[in-house]
Amino acid sequence: MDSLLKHMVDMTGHRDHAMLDLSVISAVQELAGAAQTRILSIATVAGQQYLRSRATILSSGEARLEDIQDGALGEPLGPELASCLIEHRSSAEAIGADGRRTLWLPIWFGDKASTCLELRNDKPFCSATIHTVGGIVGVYRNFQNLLDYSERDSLTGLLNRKTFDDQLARMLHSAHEQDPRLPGLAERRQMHGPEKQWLAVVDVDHFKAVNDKFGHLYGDEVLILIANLLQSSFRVQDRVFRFGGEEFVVLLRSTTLENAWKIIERFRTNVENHEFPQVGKVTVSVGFVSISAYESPVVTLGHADQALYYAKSNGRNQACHYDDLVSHGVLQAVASNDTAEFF
Ligand SMILES: Nc1nc2c(ncn2[C@@H]2O[C@H](COP(=O)(O)OP(=O)(O)OP(=O)(O)O)[C@@H](O)[C@H]2O)c(=O)[nH]1
Repeated sequence: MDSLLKHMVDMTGHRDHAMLDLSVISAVQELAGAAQTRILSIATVAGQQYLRSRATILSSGEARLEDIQDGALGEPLGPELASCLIEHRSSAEAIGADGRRTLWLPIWFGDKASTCLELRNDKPFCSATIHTVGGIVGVYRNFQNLLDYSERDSLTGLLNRKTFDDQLARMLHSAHEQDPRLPGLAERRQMHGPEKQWLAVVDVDHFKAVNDKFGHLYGDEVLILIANLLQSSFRVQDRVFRFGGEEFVVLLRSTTLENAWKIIERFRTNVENHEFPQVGKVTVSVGFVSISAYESPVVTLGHADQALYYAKSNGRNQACHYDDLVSHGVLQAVASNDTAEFF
């Protein structure tokens, strides 16, 4: 019981989803004595469900986070877990050809489960173990709910401003891990080939006019629909925030400039082609920039904002890349404090 309490204190001490994942699998691993414990995301792609491992721990090992590979679908669901999800059951078990047991416990939020705990062992899991792990799953679910509540914007469900610095720091960390010799600013402007992280600021065009003409309720509906279009246009690895009002920020993970353009343009045209109920057509302007470990978040955001301002001042309904504007002489980078000015 002491060990259970210790794990509960540890789990509820985190203010971060990734740390909570690590904490829960460490607790389950120790208390169930499993050979392997994983926390999995359940993703749906083209109507098919796949499992993507977020964190894993082996007996006698340390819990570690797993990086979701860009474009990877994940592992297909076995029939036991698939029917457990259809029937909304709390657990499913399977025995492999080698006699190995796998126990899955989906984390239900109402009638949806997008996360699942998975335990593997050579021996069957006894009912006391399943009972204890079920209790941990309950605490994990409640705590995840609480974290979501504090991290999400209440209107759109997107990540809020408060979580931005942390997410940006993580993205910079992963960029640094990928390429420890990150090129400098001048060099970056010459190289459009390599994969980088990107920050895009999105602002709804003439949104005040939407509110004035149709009222705030329809204005709110437009923001919710744009949030949905953001989530469906960007990839699961990317992070989408509402910074307040009609301004959104997207962090795009590891992609080339060419792809960043494609993804951002896809979103912009998705908005342009969408029929907003009552309101009709709405457009967005976007400013974006690559993220560098050597620039502060404020400077990076400032650059994206300047590109956005340029897009707004030059016709709206368009995306502008900060470095392109600088290299074409439209914006001038000031080296000393890294701000840019219009000519
Ligand atoms: N409905 C609704 N409106 C909001 C919300 N937050 C901010 N706004 C409104 O968003 C509008 C923003 O207007 P402006 O900053 O003048 O910009 P704009 O009309 O979009 O014009 P441009 O950005 O120059 O294209 C203001 O009228 C705010 O009241 C919200 O949560 N809901």
